[in-house]
Parts: sequence; structure tokens; C-alpha cells
Amino acid sequence: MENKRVYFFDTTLRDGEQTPGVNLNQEEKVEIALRLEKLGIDIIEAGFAAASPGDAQAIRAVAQAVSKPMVVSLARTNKEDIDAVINAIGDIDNTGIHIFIATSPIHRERKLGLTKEQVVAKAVESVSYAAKHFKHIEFSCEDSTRTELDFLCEVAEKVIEAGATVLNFPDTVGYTTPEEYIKQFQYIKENTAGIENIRLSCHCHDDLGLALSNSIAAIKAGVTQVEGCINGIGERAGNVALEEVAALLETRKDYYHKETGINLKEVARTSKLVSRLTGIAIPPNKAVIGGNAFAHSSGIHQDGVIKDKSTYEIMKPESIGFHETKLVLGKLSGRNALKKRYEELGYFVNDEQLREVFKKYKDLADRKKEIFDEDIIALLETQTTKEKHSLYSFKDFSLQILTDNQYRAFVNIVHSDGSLIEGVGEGNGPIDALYKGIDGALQLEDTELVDYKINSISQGKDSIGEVFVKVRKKGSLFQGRAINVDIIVASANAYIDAINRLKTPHENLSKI
Ligand SMILES: CC(=O)SCCNC(=O)CCNC(=O)[C@H](O)C(C)(C)COP(=O)(O)OP(=O)(O)OC[C@H]1O[C@@H](n2cnc3c(N)ncnc32)[C@H](O)[C@@H]1OP(=O)(O)O
Ligand SMILES: CC(C)C(=O)C(=O)O
Repeated sequence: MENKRVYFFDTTLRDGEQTPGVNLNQEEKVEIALRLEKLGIDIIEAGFAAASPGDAQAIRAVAQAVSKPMVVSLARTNKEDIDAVINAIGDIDNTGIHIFIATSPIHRERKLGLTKEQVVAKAVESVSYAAKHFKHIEFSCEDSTRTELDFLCEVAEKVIEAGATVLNFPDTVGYTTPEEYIKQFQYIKENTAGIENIRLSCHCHDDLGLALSNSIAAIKAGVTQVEGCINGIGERAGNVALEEVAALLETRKDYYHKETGINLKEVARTSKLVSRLTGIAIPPNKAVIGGNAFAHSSGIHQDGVIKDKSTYEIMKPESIGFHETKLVLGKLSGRNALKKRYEELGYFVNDEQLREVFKKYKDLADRKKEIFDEDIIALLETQTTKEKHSLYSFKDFSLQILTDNQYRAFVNIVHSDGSLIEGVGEGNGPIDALYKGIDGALQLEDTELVDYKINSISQGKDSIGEVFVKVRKKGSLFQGRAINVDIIVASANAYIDAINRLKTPHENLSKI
């Protein structure tokens, strides 16, 4: 009967540590291992004992710290490496060894300087020696995907006889393709005596971006152990990201029909910890755990997600731990997403208000990279204020620099009856000139600007500017407020807002 259980072998602490620039100390390895245990990893490769005394100690500390997962160390096919593993963890229960030697012609001839016979002899000798100390012996044919198939079967058969319990056929350089990898496993299964008594494993690198496809192909071909690293870290382009394999097997259980011991809810926390301790940032578009994996930014998608998340989400963000669905407001958002965000912020807008504010929203979004909550609140607030006071509205302006600080402003204002009113003013700086131009256009003789304040509403250099003004006329003060990414436009609108209040003898104008 087909074996449904897929075992997860995590090598974040060994192959993951081969990521350029990554160096994990003992405490860090133990912290990650404890989290891998919570994640439900079956086997943790904690390091390479012969690499350094510190790594041997860290492997020991990991084996002592975790109770459920088996802990293994990597070793080459020599007595010294195997002894280093025996010394590190040989006396601890639930531990094992992972021995490897390269089998491909290029590695045999150019790297090891060994014949096929010598490779087989070293493999058999080392597995036989390790078998005296460990019950769990994984053997890997490094660079298996560039190795002659018959030679792979020969090595496999001999190491099974010598005591190997798991056989791994790594795609060390990320060279194979899913179809080819399936054929490789089928061939090995059909042509290796004793293969049915051991566990078959895959280990895929991502040099051509095929690590996940190749791993899942191997599982399809009957492999029951998958090796990889959290966040897909590892030598060169990295290993398969185990969280991707786990999420795939869960999401497409209907297709693969596999069981794992992985507790998907722990994925996000594990991923964050590995990222923090290795210093390797998670790209926002990374599958499953990237910051954008559950973020929707375009209107049509946002509308779909508001109506039913399953329209654009194949996994529930909660199911992998910490993400929530995010609707990111931007240039491509639509009315439904804007309305939803208003509702989340406690503002309920009717259809008319939404139509009006949406125009301003799109205008703002064309000029601003990120739209923050403060921005859309400000848009709504000026909108409601504007609805009440609209005798004059600011149309546009142009500026001339006269001398050092002297400016001339040409201002166009529209009256509520549709007529255009023009004004010219000169002043000390652009805003002073602008305000003089407005004074001239509207013939404001006995009014005085008594206060002018400018604030930034949201974040970033393209933040919205908010301008407050106070204008005095015959002892009464009138306030005006406006926002815009262009602070000169905000200044003009705020001034005209105050003038609308003083020019319109209406009970709902706020006279202060
Ligand atoms: C595919 C993989 O990811 S394999 C794991 C790779 N990881 C690492 O290499 C990290 C840890 N490595 C180390 O700290 C060091 O390389 C050590 C301590 C293991 C060895 O260091 P050194 O003894 O100085 O050897 P060095 O690294 O320069 O060269 C590797 C030697 O191992 C030999 N070798 C490589 N693989 C194997 C093997 N599976 N079995 C036996 N010998 C091997 C090489 O032929 C070379 O031998 P040579 O010195 O006779 O030419
Ligand atoms: C040691 C083996 C399994 C390895 O890391 C590889 O081949 O990539």
C-alpha cells in the first residue's frame, strides 16, 4: 500500500548555515531547534560535527534540548568525521548520522579524485562503521542528479547492505527537472535490491527555481522524506523552503493525499525567528510567508476578497500563523475597498459621499505612493467641510520669482455661480504672494491673516500637508483648513475655506 506519511527533515541548522554570511551559535541553534520541534519537524540536521568543536557542541546541545524530533549530524565518508558525530551525540537517544559522498563523474574525477570502486568502498566502509553506533543512518549520493543511474543503484544497494536506513538522492546543484527526477526515483526503485526496506529522501536546491517542483515530483514518485530549510535558505540559491512544501501538501491534499506531522500554524513564527537569527530578510513576495502573501492591492481583487476571501486566497492566512488578509490602498484600489477601510476606521459614507471622496482619492493616489489611514480620513473630513462652504473654490495658480524672496502670484478662483475671478499679488515668499493674489481677486480689504500652521498628516516625503489658517474681520475670527500633497495648493484652499466662512452669513458657519 502507498505510504501516505511524508517525513520532514529540516537542515536549516546545517545547509541553512551554509548560506553566505550566516553563522549560528549554540544558543541560536537551540532556539531554532525548539521552534522546529513545535512546528512538527521529524528530523533536525543540527550541523556538521567535524566542521568545528563549536558546531559539535551545538549539535549536542540541540539533541539534549529537543525531545520529539530525531537529531542528526552530517559526516563525510571518513572515520574522523563519523567519530566526531559519535562523540557529539552518540550517547543521546533518538539521534542518528547522515553520511554522504559525491557519486557524479564530475565530482568523482575532479573533486574527490576517486574511481567508482573507491567511492563505493568508502561509502560501504563508513556506513558499516557508523552502524556500530547508530540505528538511524542516512546516506546521501551527493550530486545524484548528474550521476549515472546504474551507478546510483549500485551504491544504494551496497550501502543498504551495510546498514543505511534512509537513502537520499540530492539534487545538489539544482540541475534536475521534475520529470527527470521522477524517472530517477522510478529507476532506482525498480533496480535496487532492498530499496523497499528503507526510506527514500529528496533534497533539492533552487538554482533554477525548481526546488519546490522537484521536491513535490519526488514525493509523487514515492519518496517519503523531504529535506529543506525554513525560508528556503541554504548554499547558493538555497534549498527548498519547507514551509512551501508543507503548505502545498495541505492546500492540495485533494491531489497529493499525503499526511505530515507539520503544525502549519507555527510556520510564520518559525520563519520570523529564522529570518531574525540568520539576518536573511524574507522577500515580500515570498510564497506562503512573504509580507504580501495575503495582501491585495488592486480594486478588482479587493472587491472579490471583501465579498468572499476564497476568490483570491487559496490558504487562510490564520492557518499559517500570523498573517491577516490585508487590503492595501493605492492607485489601483476601487470604491468597495475604500468604503470598507472607512468602515473599519469607524466612518460610514453614503453613496454620494463615496463618489465624491473617491475622485479625490484617485487624484491623491496618482501623486502618492502609499495611502495611509490618516490620508483618507483627511480626505473625508475636508469633503464634509467643503460640502457646507463653497461660495468660492480655488482653481489654480502660477508663480513668478521676481527677486531673491519676492514672488508674484496669478490666481484663478471660481465663484459658485460658475464665473472665473482672477487676481494678482506680490509678496515675500510664494504663500504671501498667493494670499495677496486671493485678497486682490476677492477684494478683501478689511481682513487680516492672523495665524498660519502647516502639519504633515501621514508619513514619507510625499506625505499630505495640512494647513490651518485664521482670518480676522472686524474683530471676528474665521478658521480655514485644507489638505493636499502640494502645500501651496493646501495653503490656497485653507485661506479660501476661511474666506468662504466669513463671506457666507450662514448659521452653520463656525465663527470663532
Ligand atoms: C553538498 C554539501 O552541502 S556538503 C556539506 C558542505 N559543508 C561544509 O563543507 C561545511 C563544513 N566544512 C568544513 O568545515 C570543512 O570543509 C571541513 C572541516 C569539513 C574539512 O576541511 P578541510 O579538511 O580543510 O578540507 P577542505 O574543506 O579544504 O576540502 C574538503 C576535503 O574533503 C574531501 N571530501 C569532500 N567530500 C567528501 C566526502 N563526502 N567524503 C570524504 N571526503 C570528502 C575533499 O575531497 C577534500 O579532500 P582533500 O583535502 O584531500 O582534497
Ligand atoms: C549533503 C547533501 C545532502 C547536500 O547537502 C547536498 O547534496 O546538497
